[in-house]
Amino acid sequence: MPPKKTTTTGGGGGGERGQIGGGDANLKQKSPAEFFQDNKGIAGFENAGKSLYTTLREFIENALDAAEHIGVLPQVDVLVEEVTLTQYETMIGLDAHVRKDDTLYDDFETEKARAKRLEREAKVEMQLEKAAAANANKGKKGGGRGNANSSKGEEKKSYFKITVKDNGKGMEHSDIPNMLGRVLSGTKYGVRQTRGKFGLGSKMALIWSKQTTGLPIRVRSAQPGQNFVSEYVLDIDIEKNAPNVHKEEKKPNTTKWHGAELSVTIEGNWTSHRQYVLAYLRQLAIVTPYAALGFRYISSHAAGSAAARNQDIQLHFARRAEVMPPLPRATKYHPSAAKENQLLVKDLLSNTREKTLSGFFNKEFTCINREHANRLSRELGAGFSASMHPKNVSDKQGARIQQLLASARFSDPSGECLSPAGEYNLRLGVMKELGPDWIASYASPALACGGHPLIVEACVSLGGRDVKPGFNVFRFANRIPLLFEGGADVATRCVQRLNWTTYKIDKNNDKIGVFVSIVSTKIPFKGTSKEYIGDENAEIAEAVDKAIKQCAAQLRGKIVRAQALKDRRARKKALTKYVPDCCNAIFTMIASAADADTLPHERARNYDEKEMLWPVDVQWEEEATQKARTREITAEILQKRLEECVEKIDNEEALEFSMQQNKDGLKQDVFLNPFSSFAHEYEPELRPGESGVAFRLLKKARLIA
Ligand SMILES: Nc1ncnc2c1ncn2[C@@H]1O[C@H](COP(=O)(O)OP(=O)(O)OP(=O)(O)O)[C@@H](O)[C@H]1O
Repeated sequence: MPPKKTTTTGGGGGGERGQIGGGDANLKQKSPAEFFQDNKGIAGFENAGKSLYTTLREFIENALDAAEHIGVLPQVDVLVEEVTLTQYETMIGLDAHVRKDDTLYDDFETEKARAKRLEREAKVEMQLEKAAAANANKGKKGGGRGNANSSKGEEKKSYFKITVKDNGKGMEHSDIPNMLGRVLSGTKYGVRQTRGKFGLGSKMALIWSKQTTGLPIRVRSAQPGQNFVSEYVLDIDIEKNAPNVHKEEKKPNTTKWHGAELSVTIEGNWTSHRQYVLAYLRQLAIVTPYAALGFRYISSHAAGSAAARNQDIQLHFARRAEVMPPLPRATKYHPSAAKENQLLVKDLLSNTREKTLSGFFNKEFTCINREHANRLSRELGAGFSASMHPKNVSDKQGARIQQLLASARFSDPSGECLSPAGEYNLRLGVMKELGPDWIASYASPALACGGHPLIVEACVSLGGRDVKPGFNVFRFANRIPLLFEGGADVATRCVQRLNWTTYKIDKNNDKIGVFVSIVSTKIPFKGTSKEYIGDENAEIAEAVDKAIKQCAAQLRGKIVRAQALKDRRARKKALTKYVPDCCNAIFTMIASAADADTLPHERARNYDEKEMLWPVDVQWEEEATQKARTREITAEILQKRLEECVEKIDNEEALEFSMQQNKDGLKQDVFLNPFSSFAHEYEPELRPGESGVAFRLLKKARLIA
């Protein structure tokens, strides 16, 4: 059957629009915007509550990306304002009608009804919290998403105006409509670690806003050094997947501000997702301690009323570190990317500026040096040469190159292009947020995952405030906290698989905090809503598993040491307890010998007078008696000596235990934050000694100070 000639029909609307002419009447086309409008759930917009959460998340993550991109310490201010129906009607220009009889309307609520509703919502919220905690515990797939849905049917519609302001790089004036009004457009598609990746998030917020309130997005933006502020009001033409600009202006930038301020009005559900928003912010503060985050929620109650005071929220997560981790850098693909993507080699060959095949291997991929590139060129066999021009590589030859790269062995990438949270930052955040009794951390070396460098960092803590017994898993990807779908995530699965008893940790009763942070130039999220990373990727699962095990092993050492210390203390306490009684008994005996008319040797039956040799016990008794007579031995002296003896035994035991535990002597890891923005290459180490602490810095394996 010959292929059908297809032409796109324009306009039309509804079911007819997008039909392809000449063939089956059911054959239609959809724009990306339409696709995502119909499948909002895959982008995290499945219901009003989740959409409110995702909108905030997308805006905040864009704000952090924008500030970090220009190396500025992020300052992000978030405002969520509840909008009453009347305010909403004013916004959409329906305020001409002044209601005469409020009770006629569907949204009318008496004070009593309102109080009842708030009570009901609070109950639902509590149930949600409980269910979310239980789900995270049991590792059930679905997280809070399903729960959040369950109450939806009963809720009245609520509207919220969300405004997020940052101090980032801003956007080029002419790019703003496309950046925010065309689905699948963005600046983060390259091989670089960023929180955003798909070019979708803020457009989804706009699509949700358009669908639920019909209101456009308002944007203010200025780039560093720009003398004007771009102001836009725009929405999206969903059928065409194109921006629809309502207003465009350039205003003088009198304050030399740079950054962006985005504002949308959407339907949302604060009650069901308040906890998630607050947990998200708290966890964001853990992995981004160098950012200052301000959050304000203003309810629709009359300002100043008691009800408003109860519901309004103002939070400030202060900056705890003045140093940003090294900024992520754009990098090239690892050659193993050819395994995943058959088209990659073809794409790279047609876009390369290199003039030779070996130059192509060397410059378009990481982990291939010149010599390696020449060896690969030779390995390709007949028809190839190191000096051939990449543009002359045929499709068939391209397939051969792809095949070779997919099957050859390459070293792991260095990971220098990545910006992990850092063990120091993770520990700092965990200690600040949870105040655990014990904490251990580990950072994996970089590995190649699907052709992208990837680093896993983990912290495991025991004890702390607000931590429930059992597992408390916290997940981060490219420094984004992941709150939903926890049960299916690789971190949760690894935690469940681990045999914690081996590490002397009671998985049911100990308060275990597990923090896993993964950074990569491409995080293999399941779905575009960036909720979780699947467990089926063996490389990631292995790396996460190893990181958690390393932390657990460190904790095991601490637990064993603490147990030994506890045992020693108990023994010392028991010994010390009997010291006074022992002293009294011994001294009474010595004192009665000292008071006697004869000395012990005179009473001893087997005293050899000629040799003046006494049995040892008599000799001891003789000496003690003499000393008691001259008051060199008193009850107090005896007690002091016995106490010293207990102390000495205790110290010797402690030292022996430490030497057994740690063949290298007594040592303790410490974490130092570098002053500069560059990661230092030194590992500090503390060695407690008899009368102080020795501190040294180790460069790789070599001692430098
Ligand atoms: N606050 C901001 N400051 C500067 N640029 C921004 C800001 N918000 C959005 N942008 C620009 O708009 C683009 C599109 O943003 P959008 O949220 O739609 O997708 P993304 O962040 O690229 O990817 P993802 O969908 O994975 O979040 C971004 O790539 C960025 O260049």
